[in-house]
Formats: sequence, structure tokens, C-alpha cells
Amino acid sequence: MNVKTHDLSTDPATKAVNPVHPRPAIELDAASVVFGSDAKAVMALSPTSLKLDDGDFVALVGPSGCGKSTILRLVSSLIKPSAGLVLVGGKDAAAKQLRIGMAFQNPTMLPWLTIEQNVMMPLKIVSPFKATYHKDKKGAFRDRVHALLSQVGLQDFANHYPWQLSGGMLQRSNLCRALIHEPDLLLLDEPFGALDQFTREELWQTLQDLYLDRKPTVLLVTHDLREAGYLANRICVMSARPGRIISDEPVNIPQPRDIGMIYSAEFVEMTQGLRELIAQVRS
Ligand SMILES: Nc1ncnc2c1ncn2[C@@H]1O[C@H](COP(=O)(O)OP(=O)(O)OP(=O)(O)O)[C@@H](O)[C@H]1O
Repeated sequence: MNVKTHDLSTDPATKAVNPVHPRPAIELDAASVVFGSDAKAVMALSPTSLKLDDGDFVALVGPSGCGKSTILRLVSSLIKPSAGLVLVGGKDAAAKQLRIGMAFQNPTMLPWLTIEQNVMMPLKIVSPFKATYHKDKKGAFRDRVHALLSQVGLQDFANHYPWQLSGGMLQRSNLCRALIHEPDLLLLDEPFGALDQFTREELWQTLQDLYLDRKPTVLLVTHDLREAGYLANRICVMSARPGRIISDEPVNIPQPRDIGMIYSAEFVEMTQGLRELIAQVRS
């Protein structure tokens, strides 16, 4: 990538954000995944190694079916590696060492709950919040939900139901729900894939603000190379299935980034380079 200014991924200030976890926030060491067995075995992920430090924002891009979501499932311990290691916060992913927030392409809000109640849900089920949920849900927790909803422009929709919101507003609520319990680690799987370009760009800015405010470690899976370049401080490109990481490069553009930047010659050249690399590995 040709844009050279300031590499946030190696900035000591960035690394010092959360000194609680001395080991990398995420570490895959030759982790591979095979689904099924014998004749029906599908190799979904070739041995893959990847490290994310606290506060890193890494985008995973690559051809369809190369194993991007499989990496997210490994990190969230929804699946185990067939071989190799997956450590989260220095321990086996299943140990749930870090607090995790997740958001996917189709927000799964519970239709019988208001937006406020949906966003509050992680506080009901995640430690240490769940211990005081019943005491705090009408006070401190409610204030926390309203503050976050205000930050994404949804202050007037706390008492609406999911079906009363547009796709973009639902995705904003989804981000709030992923962040309300102050996760150390945010896993995003094409969170804006179903939205129009204008709404998507608006939400990139919202996500950037939320990220810079809290500095969780973020792993974002996306097909949108501009999304990857605008948001991430590193971009990992995967080969075709069974994928592995074939390029891991910093995005040397200071944050916060202005949305107009995605039309600059430097940025277009960077995304064009990524596009060509993915086109090569697809074929
Ligand atoms: N439960 C499963 N059983 C069998 N094969 C699976 C299973 N889950 C995923 N796969 C296969 O593993 C491969 C990797 O899937 P994965 O969802 O990780 O790809 P991806 O890169 O996220 O794809 P896309 O970009 O299209 O969403 C695919 O070929 C997929 O068909």
C-alpha cells in the first residue's frame, strides 16, 4: 500500500490503551478448520497465523468462501480449530478471557422488545453487569443505553420497536448492542452489507467514532474494500478456499479519517491494489 504517514498499528500510544492483557488480544497459530469427515470433509481454512494487539482494527478481505467468517467463528469459540491454536486474551478462545461484542449483516433484534430493551440485553446476560441488572436497569444501565443511542443519533427511538426502524437505524442499534457492555473485542461480519452506499458511509463514520472513543480490538470481515481501507489500521487479504492470509499490511492514514478521503488518488490506488490481488487469487 502506498499511503505512507503514520502507522497506528505500531504506535506505542495505541498499544498502551489497554495494558490489562499483555499477550496479543487475538492469536491464531497455524489454525486450520475442516468441516465434516472422510469423503464429505471440507477444508474451510488452511493453517493460518494472525495476531491482533489490543486496540488493533483489522479488516479481513478475500474471495467468497475463503474462510473469513470461519476465522470469526474460531475467535468467538463457536467452533474449535481442527489443528493449531486460537488464543484470545492469551488463553484458549473457549476460556472467554475477553468480553466480546458481535454484529452481523442482518441485525437480529428481538421484535417484542423496544430498542432500549434490545440494546440493554447484553447487560442482562454478561458478567459483571448481570449481577446488578435488576437494580440498575431503570437507572445507570438505562442512562448508559440512552447515552449510546444518542451518540448514534437514535435518542428519539429508544421506545420504538425494531419493525418501526429503517435498515440503517437497525444497524445503528445493532452496533450499540454490540458495544453496550464495553467489549474488549468487537467481531463484525459484513455489518453494513445490506445497506445502500450513503447509509453505509454514514455508519462507517459512526463506527469510527465509537471505535476511537472506546478503542476495543476489532476484527471486521467485509467484501467492501473501501470499508476496509476507511476503518481498519491493518488489512489482511486471504487466498481462495481453503484460505490463508497472503497479505497483511498497515493502513498508514491517521485517524479520525474524513469520508472524502475515499475518493483521493492515494486511497483509490490502495483499494485498486487490493482488488487486483483478490482477482488474482480468485482465478
Ligand atoms: N458448517 C459447515 N459445514 C461445511 N462446510 C462449511 C460450514 N461452514 C462453512 N463451510 C464452508 O467453509 C468455507 C468457508 O466458509 P466461510 O463462511 O468462512 O467463508 P467466507 O470467506 O466468510 O465466505 P463469504 O465471503 O461468501 O461470506 C466455505 O466453502 C463454506 O462452504
